[in-house]
Amino acid sequence: MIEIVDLHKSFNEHKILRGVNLKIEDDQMLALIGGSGTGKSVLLKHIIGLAKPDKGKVLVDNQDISKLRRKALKRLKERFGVVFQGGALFDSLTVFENVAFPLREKTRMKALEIRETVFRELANVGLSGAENKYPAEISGGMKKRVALARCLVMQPEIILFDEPTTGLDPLIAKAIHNLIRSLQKNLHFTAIMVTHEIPEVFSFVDRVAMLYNGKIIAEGTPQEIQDSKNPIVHQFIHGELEGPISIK
Ligand SMILES: Nc1ncnc2c1ncn2[C@@H]1O[C@H](COP(=O)(O)OP(=O)(O)OP(=O)(O)O)[C@@H](O)[C@H]1O
Repeated sequence: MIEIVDLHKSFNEHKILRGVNLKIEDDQMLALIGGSGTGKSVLLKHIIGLAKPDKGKVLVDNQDISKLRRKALKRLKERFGVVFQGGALFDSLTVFENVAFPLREKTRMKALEIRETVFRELANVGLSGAENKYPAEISGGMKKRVALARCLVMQPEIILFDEPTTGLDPLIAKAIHNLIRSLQKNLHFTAIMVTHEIPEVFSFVDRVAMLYNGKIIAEGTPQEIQDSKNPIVHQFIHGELEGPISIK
């Protein structure tokens, strides 16, 4: 379980996180929603130990990650996978080489095992046959699948998705969402997904949390969030211009 307790973070006097409290149970998929610039990516960085809180803590299986020594933090980071917005593929490497990259860098797998693992994960994301293509030769949706396969080869227990379907058309985005959800159900990883895909996200996650003004102002099932009486949540998820959220 991941537990975020009273997390505070400022950048140059600018308070971004002002006491975030949030729990994510194992094997669950949580969507983190909230306006642009509210600190969703900053929060993800704290969860994976890439940023240090000014105050508060992140507990992973009851361990305060900011108190871990280097080796223990490294081991913890190996349990995490991250799928970035742009996919962050290496343009000069083929699809195969991109997916094989973390195995070569971080494991002692032999060439044959790497080959089998890469082929298996590419098949899992529906990309068999694309091994020799370069990122420039494949579509945006395929790039996201490659990024997903590259994350899955390391068999992470927890995967953080930072806007995994940004820039995709609605049908491809839906296919990627369905793929992530079915992989999550089969492989049982815990998932935290930062997304602006509202209302689509309500149809496939277990929980939704909304970040606003540095705090989680609502957390619950998609139904509970959709039925929320909180005027800020209501305005945000219905995309209304009038309401308590000021649009700059
Ligand atoms: N390393 C940093 N130094 C200074 N300011 C930062 C740093 N990282 C993030 N910020 C600021 O923190 C704020 C929150 O950024 P963040 O990227 O977390 O927002 P977000 O909610 O993910 O936004 P979006 O939905 O647009 O991706 C922004 O104002 C950003 O400029």
